[in-house]
Amino acid sequence: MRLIQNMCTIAEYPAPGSTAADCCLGAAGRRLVKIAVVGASGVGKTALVVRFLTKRFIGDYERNAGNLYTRQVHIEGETLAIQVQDTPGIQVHENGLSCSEQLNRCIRWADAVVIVFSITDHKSYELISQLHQHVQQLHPGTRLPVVVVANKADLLHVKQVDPQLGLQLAGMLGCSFYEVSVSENYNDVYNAFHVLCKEVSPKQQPSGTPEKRRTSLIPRPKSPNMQDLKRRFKQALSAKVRTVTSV
Ligand SMILES: Nc1nc2c(ncn2[C@@H]2O[C@H](COP(=O)(O)OP(=O)(O)OP(=O)(O)O)[C@@H](O)[C@H]2O)c(=O)[nH]1
Repeated sequence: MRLIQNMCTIAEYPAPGSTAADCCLGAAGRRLVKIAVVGASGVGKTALVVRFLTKRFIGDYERNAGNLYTRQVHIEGETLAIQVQDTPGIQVHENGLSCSEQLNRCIRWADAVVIVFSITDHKSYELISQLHQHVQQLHPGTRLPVVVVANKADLLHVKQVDPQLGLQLAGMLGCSFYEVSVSENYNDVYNAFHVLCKEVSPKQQPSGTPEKRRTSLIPRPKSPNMQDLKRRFKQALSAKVRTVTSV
């Protein structure tokens, strides 16, 4: 990706070995919120991320290979470190979604997800339900905060999806919804991320309890069997007594 400034590219993808504990706190011990941005190809994922991070719309990007960026934001008196993972466009095959292991890793890593579609691309809208289901499947036992973003609201003349449909679908899936034009409006973009960060409460963050979980997963060394020890001690004693009496 090119033409990106004022951002810190941390890594191409989170290191496979990185633990929840590594991701728990950002610089200076700030609470870290990890967000993955997913959706079909060309819907404006990179443009959305760049707009959120730099306030600028840059119209031309190379095809995305997946970058991770960080930024600090202030939300209701708290300074958060946000990591945003841009991801490559999802391919659709006849038998459903085709998500690479890289993408799955990003989704598992995330505390919250932005699902983007374009109002100019009906296929990108059709992906949302499956994508949402896939995200929840990768986070069993938790309800991951998800915001659905309908992008390219400025391109009404080539509209294929009524944003109202996006709103209804998001409601059915239990997600927040934002209709945005990344190219024309920064505030809506900011609000979408803002709302998502608020939905990630400290309690929801899986990274909030890594040490507890980890200690309970490490098998404790077996405590010595006291009965067995007593028995062996008695045996040893009686052997000694026998030896002494036989002398
Ligand atoms: N008119 C208009 N164009 C937009 C908007 N957002 C993005 N675009 C354009 O849509 C095209 C695709 O944007 P990208 O951000 O590269 O899309 P992407 O989803 O990251 O694409 P992949 O990397 O292929 O997954 C670019 O030409 C952008 O300039 C928007 O709100 N309005």
